[in-house]
Amino acid sequence: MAATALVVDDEVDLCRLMQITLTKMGIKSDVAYTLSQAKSYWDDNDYDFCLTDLKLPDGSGLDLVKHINRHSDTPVAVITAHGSMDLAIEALKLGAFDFVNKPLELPRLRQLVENALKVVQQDNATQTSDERTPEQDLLDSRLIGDSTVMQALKKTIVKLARSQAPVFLSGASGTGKEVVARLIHDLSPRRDGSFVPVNCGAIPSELMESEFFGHKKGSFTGAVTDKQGLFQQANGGTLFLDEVADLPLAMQVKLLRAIQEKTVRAIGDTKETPVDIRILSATHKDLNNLVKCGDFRQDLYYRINVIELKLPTLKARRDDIPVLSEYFLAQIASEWQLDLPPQLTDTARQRLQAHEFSGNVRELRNILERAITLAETSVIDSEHLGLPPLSDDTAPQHNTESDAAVRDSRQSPVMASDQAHNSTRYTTSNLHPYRTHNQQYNISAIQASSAHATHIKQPSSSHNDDNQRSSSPDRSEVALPKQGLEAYLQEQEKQLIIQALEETEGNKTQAAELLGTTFRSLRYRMKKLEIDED
Ligand SMILES: Nc1ncnc2c1ncn2[C@@H]1O[C@H](COP(=O)(O)OP(=O)(O)OP(=O)(O)O)[C@@H](O)[C@H]1O
Repeated sequence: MAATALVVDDEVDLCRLMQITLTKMGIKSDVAYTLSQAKSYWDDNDYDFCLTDLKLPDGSGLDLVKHINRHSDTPVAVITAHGSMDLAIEALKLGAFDFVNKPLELPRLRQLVENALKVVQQDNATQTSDERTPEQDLLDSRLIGDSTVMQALKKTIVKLARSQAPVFLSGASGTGKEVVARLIHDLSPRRDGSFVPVNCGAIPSELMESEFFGHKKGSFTGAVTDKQGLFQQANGGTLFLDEVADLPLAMQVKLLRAIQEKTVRAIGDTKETPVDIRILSATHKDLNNLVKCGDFRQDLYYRINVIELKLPTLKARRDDIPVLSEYFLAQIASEWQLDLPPQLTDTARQRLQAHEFSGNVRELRNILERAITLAETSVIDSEHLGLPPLSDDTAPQHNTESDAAVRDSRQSPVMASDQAHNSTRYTTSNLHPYRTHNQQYNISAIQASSAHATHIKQPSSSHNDDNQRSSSPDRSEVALPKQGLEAYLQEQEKQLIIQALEETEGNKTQAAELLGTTFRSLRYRMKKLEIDED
C-alpha cells in the first residue's frame, strides 16, 4: 500500500512542488493551508507522516507538532524560513522528527522523506509482530542492565533513534555514552550510513580543521593527496563528537558553521560540499559550567544540546552489577579463548555490589579482567578483585557454603593444592594490580638485559627473594623516567616478557613459568602491551 502524507503550508506553489516530489516517490498526499484545516485533516485521516510549515496564517506549526505528538508517534517534520534556527530547535525539542529550510532544496526534502518512511516501516514491523523485535534484541544485547533506570533509558533511546535531533550525552566517565551513541545510530534510519566517532580531545589543534573537513592535495606542506574529512566520512550517517568539551574555541566556531549550514569546505577547496549528518556529542565534563566560564561557546552548546540524555552512574543502578559482571566475564572468556567462563563466588558478587565505582562500567570490566588474571582458576573470589576491605557494617557476609560449591564445581586439581597459600594472596594482590606471586625465576638475568633500555640504575646485587625484591633501591641512584611512570613500567614489563619468550623460544607456558606467573596472565599482559603472538 502506498504511504500517505499531510503537507501543510500557506504557499500554494510550494505545496504543489512538495506534492509533485512526493508523488514521484510513490506517496499520496493531502494539502492543508491553515493550522485548523491541518488539525481537522489529521484527526479525520490516517497519515504516515506530516510535513508542516512553521508560519501558518492562523497559528504556529509548533502547535501542530504538539497536537500530533499528543496522540501518536507519527513522524512530523517542519519547514523553517532560512536562518530561523531557534524555531527549528524548538520544534525538535517538542518532538519534531527533522526540519528542512526554505528555499526548499529537493534532494534534502527527498532525503528527509526517505528517513521518515524508514521510521514508519520500522514501526509497522514492530506493531504487527508479537515477538521481540530485532531492535529490542539489539538494545538488550549491547546495553546491559534491566534496572528501572536502564529500562527507562532504553525506551528513550528507541525514541531518540527515530528523530534526527542532535543529542548531547552527559554522564560520568565510563557510564556507556559511546555505547548509547552507537545504539542511537544503529537503531536509526541512518544505520546504513557510517557511524564516525571522534575523540575531540585527541586531535592536535593544528590538524583539527583538516581532520574534520578534509584537505586538497598541495593545500599545505605535507598535503600530498586529497583527504576526506570526518564530516564527509559521516555523510548519510552519524558523527559522534566525543569529549566535545575539549574542542578549542577557534574550532568551535568552524564546527558551528558546518553544523548550521550542513556544508563543509575542505582546506584548499574552492567550493562548499553539502553533507547530511546527524550530530551526537558527549562529555563527562560539566558543559554548562564551561559555557558560564567562557570556555565553550553558548551558541554551539545550544545547537548540539537540543536533547540531553543523562546516563546513570553504576552507583544509581547497583542491581545491574551482577548481570553486567556475568556479561563481561563471558565476553573476556571469549576474547581470551578461555575454556570455561569464570564465575564469581557470592562473596565476590556482594563485594562488587558494595564497591563505589568512580570509573563506572569501565572500572567494573577492568576489575574483572584483573581478577581473572589473578584467580588462576575459573573461580573468582573477593580476594581476587583487588578491592580494599570494607568496614564491618558494610562488609559482605561470607556465604561459605555457596562459595565452596562454586569452587568445588570449577576447581582444577592444581588450584586445590594451591589453596594453602590463599590467605596471603589478598594482601599481595592489593600491593599492585599486576604483581605476580611466585618468584622462582632468575630475575637478575632479565634485569641485566633490560637495564640498558631504562633510566633507572639496577640495584647492584642479585635479588631473588621476595623481601629484597620489594625493597626500594637507594634513592640517590635513581633517575626518574622521562617518559613518566606508567610508560616506564609498561616498557619494563614488555622487555621482561619478550626476554622470557625469547629464552623459551616463544613457548608461552614455559615463559609464564619463567616469569612466575600463569599462562592466562601472560596472555592478558601480551594483549595489553600489544606484544605480537609471533
Ligand atoms: N550498559 C552497558 N552494557 C555493556 N557494556 C557497557 C555498558 N556501559 C558501558 N559499557 C562498557 O564500558 C566501557 C566504557 O563505556 P563507554 O566508552 O561507552 O563509556 P563513556 O561514558 O563513553 O566513557 P568516557 O566518558 O570515559 O568516554 C566500554 O567497554 C563499554 O563497552
